[in-house]
Amino acid sequence: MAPNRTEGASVGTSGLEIDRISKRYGDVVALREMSFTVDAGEMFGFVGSNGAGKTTTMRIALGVLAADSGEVRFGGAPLDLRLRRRIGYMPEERGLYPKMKVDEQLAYLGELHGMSHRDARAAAQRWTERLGIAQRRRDAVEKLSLGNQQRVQLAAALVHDPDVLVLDEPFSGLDPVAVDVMSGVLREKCDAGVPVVFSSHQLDLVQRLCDRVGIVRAGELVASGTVAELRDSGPVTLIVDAPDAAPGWADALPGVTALATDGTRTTLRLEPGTDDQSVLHAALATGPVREFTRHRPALTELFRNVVTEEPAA
Ligand SMILES: Nc1ncnc2c1ncn2[C@@H]1O[C@H](COP(=O)(O)OP(=O)(O)OP(=O)(O)O)[C@@H](O)[C@H]1O
Repeated sequence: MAPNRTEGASVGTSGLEIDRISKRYGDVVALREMSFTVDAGEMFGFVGSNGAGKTTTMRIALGVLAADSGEVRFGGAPLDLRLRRRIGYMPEERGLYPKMKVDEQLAYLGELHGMSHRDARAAAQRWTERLGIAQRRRDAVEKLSLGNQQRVQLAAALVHDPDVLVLDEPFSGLDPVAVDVMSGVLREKCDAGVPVVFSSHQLDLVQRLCDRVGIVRAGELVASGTVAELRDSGPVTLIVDAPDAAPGWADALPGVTALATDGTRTTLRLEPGTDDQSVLHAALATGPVREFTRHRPALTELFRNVVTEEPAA
């Protein structure tokens, strides 16, 4: 349905390339030739129903799970151990040691990624301050609320100053202030040239934050593009108030479906590519037109359309 410039990842980008990744778990086909790229400085929202394949893709992108076929590249090079260490990853199942103190844990993770003890401690301090958890630094992780544990988890993904960020549902369960803090940090990283990909079921947030979005259904990327491109590719809704028009005045117009009538106002759905000016002419032919409003679908609506379409045979 949508412009899909990510299909068949281009070669040699400075970003992250997921190139025709397939994965099965026994009889379950989790991914079928999944492809997309996340360029340097770009925030990519990865959305799809439960079980669509987002976590599997992200685990393969990080290298903790092997694909059956396909390749993950970063900066044009296939992912190896050295490049893997340059990824900041926030796993869906969260991966913190519950009994370890916040600052010790972050410093330890920094050292695991090759930082000196001193740099790792400084980074732990910096990120706990930036993420609003400085006062909990000396507490064991298990004593923190779930939202604050999630902030620690983001700090864990950032502590080694990664070149790529791959985050599995980083916003789930966060309060609005924490959402703002986290979005601010991700935007800063993007602006510094880091490719950021995150999965989310919060589509309003994805629409607001992401430069590009990929919609996955049953292991395949079925739509991708900027939010504007995706919204332009979906059906447009028109509200037309033509008081003198007879009922059914728009029924014969090609590509137009009347969805509802409220007094003299009619809500029409236009198939992609239908010229709204021909609808305006038809409305004017009936008499005065008091309202003519065009609505593009929100990402939530597009998502519903895309994920409920029949999968390709
Ligand atoms: N370890 C596993 N063994 C068997 N099947 C698995 C395993 N992990 C995932 N799957 C299956 O692979 C498919 C994709 O799952 P995945 O967790 O990647 O989806 P998701 O898009 O992240 O879902 P959610 O939004 O619910 O987190 C699902 O059918 C799931 O049941």
